[in-house]
Amino acid sequence: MTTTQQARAGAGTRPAVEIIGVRKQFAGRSRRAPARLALDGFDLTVAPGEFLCLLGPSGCGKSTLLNMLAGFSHPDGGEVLVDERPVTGPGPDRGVLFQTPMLFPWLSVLDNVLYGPRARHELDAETRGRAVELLETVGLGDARDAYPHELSGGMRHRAAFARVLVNRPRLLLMDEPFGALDAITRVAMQRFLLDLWQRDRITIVFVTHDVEEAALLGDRVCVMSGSPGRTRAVIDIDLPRPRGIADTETLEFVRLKRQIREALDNEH
Ligand SMILES: Nc1ncnc2c1ncn2[C@@H]1O[C@H](COP(=O)(O)OP(=O)(O)OP(=O)(O)O)[C@@H](O)[C@H]1O
Repeated sequence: MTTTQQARAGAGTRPAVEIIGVRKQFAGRSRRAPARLALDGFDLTVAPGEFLCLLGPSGCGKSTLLNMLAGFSHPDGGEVLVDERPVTGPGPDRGVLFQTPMLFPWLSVLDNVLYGPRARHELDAETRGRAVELLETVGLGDARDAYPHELSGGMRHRAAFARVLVNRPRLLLMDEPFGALDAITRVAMQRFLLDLWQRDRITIVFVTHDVEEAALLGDRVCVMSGSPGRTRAVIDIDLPRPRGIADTETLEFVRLKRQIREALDNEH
């Protein structure tokens, strides 16, 4: 059974994410500037443990969607549900990773990872042990006392991962997390993320501009149409797991990339 089939089999029970008829409008900057309808009638369901990639033209509302799932903003119409509950605000059950890793420059790597539990008054020996273990997992065991400015770009990303994972999130929301990385670090981070997902099966919603990245990582790719954003096509990536960079050279992979590109091109 492929992962997509497994995700669908699980989908009958309880979706991890349900976005139902969502509408989001932003007010214009001035009286004369028109309001902007970012999303209208947007629907999407994500199964528990599924890796869903969101792809679409610039400005189609990908970040707006992620922000609503994170609880940073709210829909003007429709519903955004995580684990069958409406999202009312941010919470440690949802980990958010951006293009720029969010780390406090004045805290060591370990203290950055412990920041969330400490702020919630949940810092105990078990959490500290988990943080140390996570830093080992992300390959930063020797860098736990370093400060963010002493880390490379990839290391900072991995520290930000550990910082999010220490909260044991049920949902990872990733907004073009590797977009600013050089090609080699990007491939290393993709491999790292695939290993992590393969191990923990956290539900992931991953925004990217990159067709190849979407096809390599996702169980499904949701191609969005622009202005206002809607679902244009949802493409199943029925490639076997675990996947690696070598898979990007197969005929099936090339066929899937073409299918995604065609869905994007239909957009223009
Ligand atoms: N805070 C805001 N105030 C006003 N308009 C906004 C705001 N946030 C987003 N928008 C508008 O909503 C639309 C969707 O923006 P969003 O950032 O979600 O798109 P995106 O698909 O993530 O774009 P990109 O791929 O370029 O990052 C755009 O037209 C944008 O200008």
